[in-house]
Amino acid sequence: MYKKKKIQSVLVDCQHGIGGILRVKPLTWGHGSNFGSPGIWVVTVLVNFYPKCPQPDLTLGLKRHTDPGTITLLLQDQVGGLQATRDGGKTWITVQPVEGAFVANLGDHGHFMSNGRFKRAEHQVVVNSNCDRFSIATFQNPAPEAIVYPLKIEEGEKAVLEEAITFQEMYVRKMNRDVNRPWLKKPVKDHQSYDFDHQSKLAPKLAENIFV
Ligand SMILES: O=C(O)CCC(=O)C(=O)O
Ligand SMILES: [Fe+2]
Repeated sequence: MYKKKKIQSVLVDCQHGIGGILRVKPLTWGHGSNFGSPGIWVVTVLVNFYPKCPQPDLTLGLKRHTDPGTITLLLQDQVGGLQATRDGGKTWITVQPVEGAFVANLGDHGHFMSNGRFKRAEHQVVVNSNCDRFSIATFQNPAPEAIVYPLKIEEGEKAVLEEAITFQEMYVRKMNRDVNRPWLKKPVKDHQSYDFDHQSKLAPKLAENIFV
């Protein structure tokens, strides 16, 4: 069960924690940083609700994607359904829910900024026939006008980006590319693997039992 006040305070803690890791302060960055000039670090919170589905092998809760920002911190309930791939979608690993733990997910900006050293995680969400599912994602993004380019390129290394672009431009290019991805045209059951039997053993949950 998630308490609204607790979630708010956890989100603020996350924002400061991530700021510490990235060595930036939300809303107070100096000029010239990779997070925007004048710096604004945009944290977006998204509550995802996946209603139970009578035929879960025919659809996805969320299609395969990477998150555009720097880091996503995700709180999922105990139902499960998040999957990640390391081999371009051939196999999918289920990210088992751990009570009270966040999933930390690197996004496109994190990947570009580190010149590919930090791997962005491709992920998707499957649904199940027995339980509704909730997740809360907090996306840590640079400001729209922030310049996206590797912070450092070692000698002999190739930059993962051909040119420096704004985060806004990076986002638009990504969205345009993603709508033409070939896997979107394949039947859903060809690119998911999940233990649907396990799901049928979970007791259904009502929304009001999750948020109080
Ligand atoms: O619901 C989840 O587990 C993942 C949500 C997600 O990937 C997103 O909101 O970008
Ligand atoms: Fe995502």
